[in-house]
Amino acid sequence: MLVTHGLTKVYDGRTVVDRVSFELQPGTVTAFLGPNGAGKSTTLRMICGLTEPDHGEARIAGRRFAEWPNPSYVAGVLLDAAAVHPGRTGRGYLRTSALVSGVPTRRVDEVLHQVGLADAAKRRIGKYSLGMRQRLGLAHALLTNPPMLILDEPINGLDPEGIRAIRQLLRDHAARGGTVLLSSHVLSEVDQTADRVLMIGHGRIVADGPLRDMLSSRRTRVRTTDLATLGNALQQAGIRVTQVGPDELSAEAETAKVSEIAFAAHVQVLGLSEEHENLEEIFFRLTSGGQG
Ligand SMILES: Nc1ncnc2c1ncn2[C@@H]1O[C@H](COP(=O)(O)OP(=O)(O)OP(=O)(O)O)[C@@H](O)[C@H]1O
Repeated sequence: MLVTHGLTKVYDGRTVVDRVSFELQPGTVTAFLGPNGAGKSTTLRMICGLTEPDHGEARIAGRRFAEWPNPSYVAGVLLDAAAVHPGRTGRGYLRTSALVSGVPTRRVDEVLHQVGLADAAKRRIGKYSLGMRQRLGLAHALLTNPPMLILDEPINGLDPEGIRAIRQLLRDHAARGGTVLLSSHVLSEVDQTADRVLMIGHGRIVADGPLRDMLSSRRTRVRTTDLATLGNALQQAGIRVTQVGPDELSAEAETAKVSEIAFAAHVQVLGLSEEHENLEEIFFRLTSGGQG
């Protein structure tokens, strides 16, 4: 459905998006995750034909987005929720877009309802909160009922109820065979939404897969009667250790490995447990160091 191949952008001699390649399949929600400045928006803009790549290309259903006769029917796009005229009402804005796209105007009320904005439809956009603008941007992206949604930080500014509703909406879209790509800089935002996470750091894809695979434990907490001997044995096996309590170490290895080394070193183990990295730790492990 969406294929990017070697997408690259250089600004002022600095490569801000570096050979980004991926494919998205219908029926999936993919999160594009990375810290601020990692290159997410630039990548999405290149996919949508708003920024010209220096190298590489993106194709949606076989063509560049801008080459489709009616691009809005191929992908609904939310790139900058703030870029809407504040003097218009939400409904007025969507009605104009519907007319331009040849969508029946009754669809406007459907999408307003879908994103939970029906009650505010007649208010001026200038009076909308950030979360309401996000909802409006999403309603706009949904107008033509396109198979693909490309959304830059759609959850930003939403209250918890809004986050739940939008998550459900995106999941439903994928369940109907749609393809969703959403960016975020907050891992927990996409935790329950995405089938797949593409993590970007310093312009490069640093991880790609289901979030649960990235969460796999790589550390073990071990309590022992002989901290020094076990610490030495682990270090000799090339495993980094940190003392975290009077009789406790944290080792950067799987539980089975730590257990095996303790046994071989004749050290008594009082307790052994997997230590899971939290989301932010994974994020920083993958996006920092050696990329810049
Ligand atoms: N038009 C531009 N001219 C020069 N530099 C730019 C331009 N657009 C983006 N950049 C730079 O490219 C880098 C990547 O920016 P980008 O907006 O793609 O990151 P991002 O991951 O979307 O982050 P954020 O969440 O902060 O928007 C940043 O260092 C940014 O300053």
